[in-house]
Amino acid sequence: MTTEQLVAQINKKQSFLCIGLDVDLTKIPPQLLETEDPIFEFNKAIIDATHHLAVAYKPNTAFYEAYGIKGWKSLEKTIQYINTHYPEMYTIADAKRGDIGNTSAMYAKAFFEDLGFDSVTVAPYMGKDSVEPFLSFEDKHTIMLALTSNEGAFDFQTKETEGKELYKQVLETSTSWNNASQLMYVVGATKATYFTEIRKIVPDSFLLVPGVGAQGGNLQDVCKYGMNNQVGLLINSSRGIIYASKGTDFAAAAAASALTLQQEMQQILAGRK
Ligand SMILES: O=C(O)c1cc(=O)[nH]c(=O)n1[C@@H]1O[C@H](COP(=O)(O)O)[C@@H](O)[C@H]1O
Repeated sequence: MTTEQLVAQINKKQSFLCIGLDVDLTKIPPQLLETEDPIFEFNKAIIDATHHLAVAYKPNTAFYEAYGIKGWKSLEKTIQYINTHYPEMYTIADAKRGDIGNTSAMYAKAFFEDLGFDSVTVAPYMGKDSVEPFLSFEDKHTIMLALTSNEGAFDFQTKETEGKELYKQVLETSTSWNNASQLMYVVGATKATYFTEIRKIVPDSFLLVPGVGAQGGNLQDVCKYGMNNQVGLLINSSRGIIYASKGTDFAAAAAASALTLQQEMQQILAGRK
């Protein structure tokens, strides 16, 4: 999906919500455990109930890899289900990959060609030649970690080298790479005070913003400092939506939780006009 198509979806749905499909078998309704593929059945119900309220789905691959081949199969079925039934949805493989060039090329092939995701999250620690193989795929985005939502972000990302914080160097340097227009960046919702500085470096890029809901980030603050004239934000919530209820009403509860965020987003978008 192109950036323009994503922006069109945001405007149409009045939503820039991304729902994280981080399925933990200990947290899903027990009756689903009796089905052949509980992860897929859970995702399918959540997707069917929420697709009109969100523009993106982000399965975090850890939650699938943890269940071995069965888990990977559930991931494959989930992305195929989205691409077949809701092709307007933007999809993010949250895999946080990145390695020497020929290995990154294989990661890119796995997520873009084999599975058919629109984007993948990538860690930038290994530099330009570890990220560019992802960027060589047409109409696919590479979402690079910039300033993450966790406490450990302060261990390295905000430390200064040569008078500049590392996350700023990462952002600045990456803008000169081949096909840099295909880059998006992860910035945690818990780091709202940093958005003004980040927007000075990447005014036009989309930012994937996890950390609202369970991690305590604030949607209003993120939008106030992080939004650009194309909206430029995908706000992710995983646990806050998908585990809204552990009962038989889990999909309806997820939809209610997504609706609350979508309505808040709609108000924010209306306030910009
Ligand atoms: O890349 C990510 O999506 C990510 C980056 C980050 O800085 N913080 C962060 O929480 N995430 C992911 O976003 C999701 C957040 O989930 P909840 O806290 O349950 O909404 C998880 O899949 C995390 O792995």
